[in-house]
Amino acid sequence: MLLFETVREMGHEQILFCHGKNPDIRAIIAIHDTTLGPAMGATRLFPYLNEEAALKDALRLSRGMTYKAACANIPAGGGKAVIIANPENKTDEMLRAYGRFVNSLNGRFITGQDVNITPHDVRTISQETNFVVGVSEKSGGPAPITALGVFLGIKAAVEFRWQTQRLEGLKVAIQGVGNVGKNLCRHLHEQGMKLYVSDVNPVKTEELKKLFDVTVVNPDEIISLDVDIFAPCALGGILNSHTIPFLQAPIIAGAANNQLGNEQLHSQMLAKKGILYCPDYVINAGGLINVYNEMIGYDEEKAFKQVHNIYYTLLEIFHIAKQQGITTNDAAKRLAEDRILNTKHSKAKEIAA
Ligand SMILES: NC(=O)C1=CN([C@@H]2O[C@H](COP(=O)(O)OP(=O)(O)OC[C@H]3O[C@@H](n4cnc5c(N)ncnc54)[C@H](O)[C@@H]3O)[C@@H](O)[C@H]2O)C=CC1
Ligand SMILES: O=C(O)C(=O)Cc1c[nH]c2ccccc12
Repeated sequence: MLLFETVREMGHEQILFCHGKNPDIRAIIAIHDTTLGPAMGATRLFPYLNEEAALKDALRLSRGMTYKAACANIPAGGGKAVIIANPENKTDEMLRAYGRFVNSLNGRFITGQDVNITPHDVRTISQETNFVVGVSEKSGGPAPITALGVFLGIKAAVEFRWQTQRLEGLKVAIQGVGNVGKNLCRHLHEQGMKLYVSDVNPVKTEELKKLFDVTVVNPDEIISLDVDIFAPCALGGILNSHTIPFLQAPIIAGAANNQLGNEQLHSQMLAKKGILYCPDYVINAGGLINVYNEMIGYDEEKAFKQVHNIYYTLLEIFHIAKQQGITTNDAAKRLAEDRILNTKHSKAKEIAA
């Protein structure tokens, strides 16, 4: 991988490689763009196959955060961090060492919990830095409100696709029923939708069966089910050249970051199949909205109102894509890049004045 070539191509401002021997820690903090404000993005701990995979994840996730903030009208930039480790080997010492790296950026990067990072872990990190958000009891953590945003996205997609607001009886396949997926199931169950769920961790699906009437599906089969909506709520890259041919769902609306293996190629493939794709960084912005409001002083009514904008933003994106004959992913990208460019121009005028 040509490092600077890749960074230039994706438009990142800064990559911080964090290494420590005692405790052993390898982490990457990627700051994509801070035009709109300080880089915000949660931290993921994952046993990546190699350092290149970790770097690619950090680069794509952090760029996604830039577009996420722009589409959600949040004055924040895009950042993300990955800790290369097996969850079983996670220690408080490792997390505190990571917190010191975050602190060294002096507020340029503000983080919190993503995959394999718990609220306890964030509180451990916060012993070394104030630049973490998303654990206060007041905001309740990001996952439930992320799930609300995804639910609102499903409503928007159904309305656009079938000109109805009636969800009862529609079939939804949810891949991954962790923090976000299980909260999403609650919203969908309340609407009388039929739920098909999968998780590589059977404990999660067993827990869900005690709460809702769900059909548990083998993880290898969930994506090809004949349902109305496929909701990827696990890890990224699930929409690719191998999986898209098996998709039967006419709507894709899920929380996972980086759902598209290759943004251009696979968004085109979905469009050619007539599948309505909800761009992931638009539909899953509820978590960012929630933690941003926590950072500036949590006002639940204001946060919920902003999350409800996800419904309207997606409808706008669907209409732009239809009118201009472009993919929904390109429509979202244009919306975000226009907002970022406008801010760059405004800042330039202020400096020139
Ligand atoms: N937590 C939040 O507020 C936000 C989360 N996201 C994204 O949403 C996704 C889910 O996030 P969380 O629910 O917080 O994570 P989580 O780790 O709580 O849940 C993910 C679930 O997916 C399962 N899983 C992993 N690979 C799978 C596979 N191949 N098939 C089926 N299940 C699989 C895991 O066992 C786990 O139960 C992630 O991609 C995350 O980056 C995006 C925005 C905000
Ligand atoms: O939407 C994402 O992928 C996020 O990282 C949202 C999020 C969850 N917790 C946080 C803490 C600080 C900045 C963003 C987040």
